[in-house]
Amino acid sequence: MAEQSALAVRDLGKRYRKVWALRDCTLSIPVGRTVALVGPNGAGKSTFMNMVVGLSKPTTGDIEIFGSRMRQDGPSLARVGFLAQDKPLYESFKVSEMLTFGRKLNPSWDQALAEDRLAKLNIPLDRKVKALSGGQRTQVALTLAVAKRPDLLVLDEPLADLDPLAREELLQNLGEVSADSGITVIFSSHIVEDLADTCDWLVVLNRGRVQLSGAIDDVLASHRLLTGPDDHAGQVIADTDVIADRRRNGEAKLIVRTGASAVPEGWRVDPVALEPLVLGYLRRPESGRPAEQTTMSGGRA
Ligand SMILES: Nc1ncnc2c1ncn2[C@@H]1O[C@H](COP(=O)(O)OP(=O)(O)OP(=O)(O)O)[C@@H](O)[C@H]1O
Repeated sequence: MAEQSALAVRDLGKRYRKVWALRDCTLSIPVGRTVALVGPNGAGKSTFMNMVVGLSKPTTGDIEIFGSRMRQDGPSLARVGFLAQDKPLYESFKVSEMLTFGRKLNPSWDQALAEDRLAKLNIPLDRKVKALSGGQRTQVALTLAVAKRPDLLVLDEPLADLDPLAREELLQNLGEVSADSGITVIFSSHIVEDLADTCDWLVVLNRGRVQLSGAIDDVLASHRLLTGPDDHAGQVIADTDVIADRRRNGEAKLIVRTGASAVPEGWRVDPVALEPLVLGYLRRPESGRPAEQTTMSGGRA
């Protein structure tokens, strides 16, 4: 039986005047996944997230949240928590007043969770938002999103303002929140190496299109690193779908899709790590076609 989707989008697109910020985006994310949405600046990550949380209207396509077609005022949106990239908070409010604001807006608000979280982070409730550091603001904004007790939590660049320790703690905390409560978390980041331990699903966006969407284990299992002599690489490239091609001191290192063809004699085969794989895709925006997304994501939306 197919896994239930927390989020399914079909042919989703957004055009700003003549420019498509996102196009032909079709993917499905099963319930309970922790998703890394990666892509370079301007890839369309915020555009995608803003539509998923109902802040921006799609130009094309549609969005389903937990099986319900999304409407701007629909109940499905009540199940979604969002941390926007610019972490909007009221400057003149105290932290406690921001929590009151969250409580009034959200019927499922968990005040104890919010207060505990802020106490652990040493963020005083009586401090004004304008007196918080950038990282503390991120934590307050994230607390507002989490205390809503959403089933789908969407976080746009939550790591950007955090120091390395806070970043690690936040990733660990998100992993625990997702494992304990079974909620689905989607977060965007440029930092691929942080994501492999926390996330189990990968979406790569590039130039407004989806290059990959799938379980990280499946994505890794469907690629290999081939190492062999530089002067024999041409033949491998001709026979295989090559995602990345690095040459050094007479040696070629190629990231290829598995199963495309037999491994040439004398070449070493190793598993591939997530970061070079993602970078390989980002360097080749034409790689990754809908048929391959289908295979990796276990079915189109
Ligand atoms: N309101 C807007 N009006 C016009 N163009 C926009 C608007 N918002 C985004 N864009 C364009 O859409 C494209 C995608 O932008 P988006 O902010 O979604 O990318 P991103 O992947 O989130 O980038 P970053 O990592 O830099 O935050 C960019 O080319 C951007 O310039």
